[in-house]
Amino acid sequence: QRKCSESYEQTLLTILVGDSGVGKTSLLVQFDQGKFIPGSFSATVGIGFTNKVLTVDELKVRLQIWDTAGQERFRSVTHAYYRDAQALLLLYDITSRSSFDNTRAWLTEIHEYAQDDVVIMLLGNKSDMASARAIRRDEGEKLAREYGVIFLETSAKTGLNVDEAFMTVAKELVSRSVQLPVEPRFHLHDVMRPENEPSACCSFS
Ligand SMILES: Nc1nc2c(ncn2[C@@H]2O[C@H](COP(=O)(O)OP(=O)(O)OP(=O)(O)O)[C@@H](O)[C@H]2O)c(=O)[nH]1
Repeated sequence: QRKCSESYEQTLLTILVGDSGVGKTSLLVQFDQGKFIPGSFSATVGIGFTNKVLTVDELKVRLQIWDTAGQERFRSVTHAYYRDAQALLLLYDITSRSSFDNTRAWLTEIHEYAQDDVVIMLLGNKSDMASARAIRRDEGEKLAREYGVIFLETSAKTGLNVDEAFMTVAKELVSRSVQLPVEPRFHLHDVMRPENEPSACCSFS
């Protein structure tokens, strides 16, 4: 870590994964812009990212959140990003049994491609759709316990628990990096930094 003018800053790489249509892009738009565009399903092609600065325990951190495509044909692209991720948010749709069942396959992939100490959060999204619910909350909680991951139900539509999900991840990462300083690693943003962004200061683990 290096000291910036007033505070320390870390960049924490986070990836959203899960089946196509579970609401990854919507969750990120709600978190980033505080809005939900109903019925606007256009499947993500490839990958894109958003930066968001959060304050965790008076520490300014930058969450760089990568939104991946859930469709199978983009899977090999997504795998390439797992290695650099410090946190993974795995979404399912509480109205879709298949998206919930598939989370086990996602967790297997995560364990295969991601770092061992990656923070994983399981999110049951679309919790506003109570009448169409197919997965009980306790089923999500049980699965999360089984895999030792953090769990929340969210709604990208109403915003329920959206900020909480990202804050929980940021807090967990900050507390881990305070306790366990890690060697600087190669990060995607080191090579992808936009030209107008100030160099070196404030972008490291
Ligand atoms: N009611 C409700 N609808 C949602 C919610 N989140 C997403 N949706 C809707 O579900 C559809 C799919 O959402 P996306 O955010 O595009 O899904 P995705 O996971 O990014 O899909 P891929 O890009 O194909 O991986 C859209 O029509 C959204 O409006 C939610 O929390 N509640």
